Amino acid sequence: MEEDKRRVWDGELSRDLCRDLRFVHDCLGMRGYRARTEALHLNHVLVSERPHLALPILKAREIISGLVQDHFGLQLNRYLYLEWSGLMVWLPGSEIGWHYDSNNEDYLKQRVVSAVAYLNDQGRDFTGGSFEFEEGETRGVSPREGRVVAYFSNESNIHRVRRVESGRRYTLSLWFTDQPAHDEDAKLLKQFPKLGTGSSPGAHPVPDEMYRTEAGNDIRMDKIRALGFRVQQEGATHLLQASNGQGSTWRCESLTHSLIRALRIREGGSDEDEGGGREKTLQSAMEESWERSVELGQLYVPDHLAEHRLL
Ligand SMILES: O=C(O)CCC(=O)C(=O)O
Ligand SMILES: [Fe+2]
Repeated sequence: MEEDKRRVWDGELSRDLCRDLRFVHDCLGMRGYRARTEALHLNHVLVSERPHLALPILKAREIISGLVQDHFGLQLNRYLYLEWSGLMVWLPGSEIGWHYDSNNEDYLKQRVVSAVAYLNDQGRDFTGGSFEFEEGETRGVSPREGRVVAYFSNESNIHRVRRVESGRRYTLSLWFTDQPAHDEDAKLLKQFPKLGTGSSPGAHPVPDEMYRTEAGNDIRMDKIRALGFRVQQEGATHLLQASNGQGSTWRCESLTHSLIRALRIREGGSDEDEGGGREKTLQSAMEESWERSVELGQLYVPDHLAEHRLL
């Protein structure tokens, strides 16, 4: 039955969670591995200056993994491990032709189920960018905030993404595998055993090269400008100011920090005290979550995450 091999859910990811996920991408997103895309692998959030920005990704992963176990894991009578988790933004001109996900390259053979969560709305936030299966009743899926599509990654689900015409199309892509050797959780825990204790953040800096756009600019600088700000470097300090030079100047410790501040000012209409209460709560939630995760051998998400909203 078609329903067995692919499935669409609505309303499983809340609007708030989708908004936080878009914010995480805007803060830390890098140039993508496909033309005219941006990408942010979970791994890169964990090594960033703000590892707690991983919290909404961990939450969304947990929700989607539950749906995938119930629908696909039960059919196969197997546990499905997360194999790869990442945020993606599809810019105008991006598209992907007919393909199936376990067949691009040899290194993708272990993928059993694919899941894509849409984080904003086609028609309102971007145009183009429909998802289509090659055959079947449920052929077209229009991206909509909170909608999740999941399907077997093999040749029974050949699909494509139509060209994005305008705007930014935000997704969270997850792949699942039945092979424990490809378990993403185990790999991340092994790679960052001490995350949150102060030793890991910044310990594996991402090279600037990964922020370079196809036009040769720094993606963070482009975003800061688009938000109506400019940055001047003074020694190790970055000074953030409105582009017209009027109003406050914010002292920031890095380009990424400047971007996060600019985003917060634009989102909330005012500056968020980054060293203040909320930031600390989020950091300790992340540390606690990581400590539990190391004990469990599996990424653990705090229950009361609603109190840990980023925005
Ligand atoms: O973003 C989508 O709708 C699907 C993306 C896709 O097919 C892929 O990444 O393999
Ligand atoms: Fe695909």
